[in-house]
Amino acid sequence: VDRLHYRKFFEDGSSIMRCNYYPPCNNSTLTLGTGPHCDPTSITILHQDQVGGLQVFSNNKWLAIRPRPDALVVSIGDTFMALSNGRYKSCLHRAVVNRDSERRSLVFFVSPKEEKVVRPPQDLVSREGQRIYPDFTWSDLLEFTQKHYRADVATLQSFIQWLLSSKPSTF
Ligand SMILES: O=C(O)CCC(=O)C(=O)O
Ligand SMILES: [Fe+2]
Repeated sequence: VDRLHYRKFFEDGSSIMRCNYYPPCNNSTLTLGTGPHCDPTSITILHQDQVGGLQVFSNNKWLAIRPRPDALVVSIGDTFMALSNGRYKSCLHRAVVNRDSERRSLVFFVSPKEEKVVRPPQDLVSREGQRIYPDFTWSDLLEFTQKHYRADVATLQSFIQWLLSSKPSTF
């Protein structure tokens, strides 16, 4: 794919910043700070404080991402999975709570401009021969996850079904 392709796609983007706050919780084995989900956005750049709690699902188990003050965690979200025709996989993750300490994380979600159509580059599709996801706009997916569906393991598949039932002409 042309080096400039994704840079151009995101250059007028409308990204989102979120600060998560997790109070200490003495039932930390019974509850989660953030349940398992893939971010619906494109690329996630996350910084967690020294308490730690971020986990990613890999090789069938949850792995703790050890906090490092000098490091950011970069992961792929659903929109980038669609933009790469499924080549880059959206990262399943969650955050556990801590019994004794409060915890904060600061997350920057790279996202395109709302009305941008999410579709993989033509040369990638020509090589692979087949599209995996229909066209959608980032604003449709954002609306879906803010008004109709709480992001989880299956957001993108559920969104596509919702999209095709509400706007059948897209595919
Ligand atoms: O707090 C964390 O480490 C994870 C937060 C998260 O997954 C999110 O805000 O989407
Ligand atoms: Fe997340």
